[in-house]
Amino acid sequence: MTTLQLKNIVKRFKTQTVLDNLSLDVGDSERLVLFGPSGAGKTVLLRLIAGVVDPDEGSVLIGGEDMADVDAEYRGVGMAFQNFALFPHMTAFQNIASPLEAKRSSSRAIKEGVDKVARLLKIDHVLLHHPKALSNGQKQRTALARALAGSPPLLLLDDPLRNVDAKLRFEMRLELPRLLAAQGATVVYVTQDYKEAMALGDRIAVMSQGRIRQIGTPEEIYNTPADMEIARLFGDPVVNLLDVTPLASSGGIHVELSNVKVTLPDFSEEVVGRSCVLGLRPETVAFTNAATPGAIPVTVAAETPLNEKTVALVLTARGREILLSRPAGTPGPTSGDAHIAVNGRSAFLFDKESGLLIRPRAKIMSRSGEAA
Ligand SMILES: Nc1ncnc2c1ncn2[C@@H]1O[C@H](COP(=O)(O)OP(=O)(O)OP(=O)(O)O)[C@@H](O)[C@H]1O
Repeated sequence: MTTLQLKNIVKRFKTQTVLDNLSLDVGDSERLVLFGPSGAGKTVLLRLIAGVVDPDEGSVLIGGEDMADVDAEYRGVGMAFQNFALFPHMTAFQNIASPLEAKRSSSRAIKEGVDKVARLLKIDHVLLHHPKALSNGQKQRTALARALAGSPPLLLLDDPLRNVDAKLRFEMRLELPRLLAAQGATVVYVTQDYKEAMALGDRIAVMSQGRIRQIGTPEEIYNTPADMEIARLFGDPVVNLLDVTPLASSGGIHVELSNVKVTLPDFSEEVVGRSCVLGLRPETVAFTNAATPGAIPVTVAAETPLNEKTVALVLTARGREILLSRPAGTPGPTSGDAHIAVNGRSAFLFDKESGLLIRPRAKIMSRSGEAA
């Protein structure tokens, strides 16, 4: 168990700044997910923590100790990287056993340790194969098993489920958090899959262009995304983003969708007249009947049944597209005219120009001291 601190890290490759004054604290036994698009700098950051590359500026502290003069092999870090880096001349068993061998564990402890982690990762049937006889998904799980086997205090996992097929990936999303929690290690976990990030992270750091754009619990990121792009990255189907200009009336602040007022009770006068974007999560929009106050007339353009939900695409009279999702099996119109209800209390409002979230009043008050 250990803590990790990154202080003002800068990393450049030639003229490109890949990590741009990045700071981060990871608590003891915390699972922190680094989430972001390709090229954001996630892998470089992991390699820098591991000691495989050096920062140009800033420091890495593991367990409170500055790692500037500590080589990779003495950092107490377990790693599973995207390129697997398995020893080709060793079987999967021997690869997974290597950290235990290095610790001079007994052969019985090694066998037990390898079998346990291999069973959990469903590679127990290929332990005698060499890497060239493993599929990419099996290679990746072997690399993950090797990282876990040595029970290192700090685990760095670079997209360990990237090559795993969809079914296994789904199972792993459920099992890995238990496995990692049981290890008690501090974990930095890289993924580009928002569902994996939400399932695995105690907190998620959203990275882009070498910076952390937002850090928070999965719920905070989903319910209070710092900007439109982050709102778009988290959620399936994707958040609806509609250009609006908030107006004031006796009932408070509202926006208009197809000439129907949608009240935004949590916002103040400061948003009136500003070019904004309204963010509506598809699961917060519902079909309703025409008599409901605030019902917005729409035409149902398409409906897609997915596994656990049904997604409908509707068009307003002015041709705005809105996605709705509802649990599979719940009835709803599949075509033709319909009405929808929008809950203004669960809507996001973003500044159109900057893309930044305009924090609702209630949240500003409950988080006094935090930048609004
Ligand atoms: N050794 C290197 N030399 C030069 N540029 C590099 C080197 N390693 C990484 N980069 C550059 O740094 C940037 C960040 O790369 P990095 O691999 O960290 O991204 P990433 O967020 O992990 O992406 P992905 O999810 O696709 O793996 C990229 O533009 C990459 O080209």
